[in-house]
Amino acid sequence: MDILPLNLTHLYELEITLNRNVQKQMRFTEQWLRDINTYLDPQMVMDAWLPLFGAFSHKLLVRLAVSASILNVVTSLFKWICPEYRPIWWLREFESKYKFRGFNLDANTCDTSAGFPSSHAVTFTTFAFILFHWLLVKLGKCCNMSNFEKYILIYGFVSLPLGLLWTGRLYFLTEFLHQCIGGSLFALLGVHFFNRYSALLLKLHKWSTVVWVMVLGMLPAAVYFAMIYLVDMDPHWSVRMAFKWCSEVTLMRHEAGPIYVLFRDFGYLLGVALSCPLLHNYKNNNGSLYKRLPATAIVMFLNFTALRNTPKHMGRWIFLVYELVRNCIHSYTLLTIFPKISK
Ligand SMILES: O=P(O)(O)OC[C@H]1O[C@@H](O)[C@H](O)[C@@H](O)[C@@H]1O
Repeated sequence: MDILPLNLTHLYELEITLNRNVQKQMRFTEQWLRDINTYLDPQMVMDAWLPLFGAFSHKLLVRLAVSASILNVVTSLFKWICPEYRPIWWLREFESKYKFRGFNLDANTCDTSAGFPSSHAVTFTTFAFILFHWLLVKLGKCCNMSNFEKYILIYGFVSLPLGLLWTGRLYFLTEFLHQCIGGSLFALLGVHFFNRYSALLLKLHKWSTVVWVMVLGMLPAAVYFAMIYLVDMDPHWSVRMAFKWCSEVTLMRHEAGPIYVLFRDFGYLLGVALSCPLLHNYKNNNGSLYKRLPATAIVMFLNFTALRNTPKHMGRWIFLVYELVRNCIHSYTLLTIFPKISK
């Protein structure tokens, strides 16, 4: 087998029972779970929910964009460097041994990146935690809440939609439970870390940050060659698994492939880096909601138009560079151009 010698078989054997039970018990909610998976997809969160809610406050927008962009890049890098099975692949690979049959499958089962950590869990936890924290800080001013009460409420509010998202990932056999838990814990740690060092993050210099992002951007290429020439591992293992076991190959999406996702996430992070230092706009942007909402609608419209017109049939490199540039322009527009036009 061409992947890292991680022996997680025992854990998979335990967890697959949970996937099976979720499928049995939640069959009547299948359509809802499918919708939740679609509307809380990382791409949807970054392209729709984040700018939409960010329109209400520039501080919120900056916190969401910075935290999610960094955590998404680290998640995609981890998936690339340490590829792990998804339940559906593992089940199919060892079908003869475990005799698991009769699972419900659909388009969600055709994701082509590796399983750990769940990108859905990382992006949504980051987004929801920062959003509810912001709401409760606003509310706390009038209701006089202690920090403890605030955190209990935030965790309560985040848990419900997050639980449904996890259930959907388990139901469609795209994730084992530890992959969802790992993703959400990682996001929570990341958000607390960024909170603590926000003063430092907001003061980062533009060009040194851009250089760091570019250097980090070379890591996936270095890992690619190291896998081939040093450890005899197949860098496209996860894509091959998906091709082998996806119920309907036409359901596999180019834009969910691991290399595409890396280009997309690095593009977004590059836009954030180009907007540094973020402190000035963060402190002095009091643009009114009447200007921010229509401006957001225009930015979202342009971004979705660009997304819909992604050149998928003009060669791999054009496709990848287009996505890098689209995401870079998107985050740069939100963080740098948007505050200027909505003042
Ligand atoms: O790791 P997960 O949660 O299974 O997500 C896999 C992929 O699913 C796709 O739908 C998303 O657009 C990607 O961003 C994501 O990487």
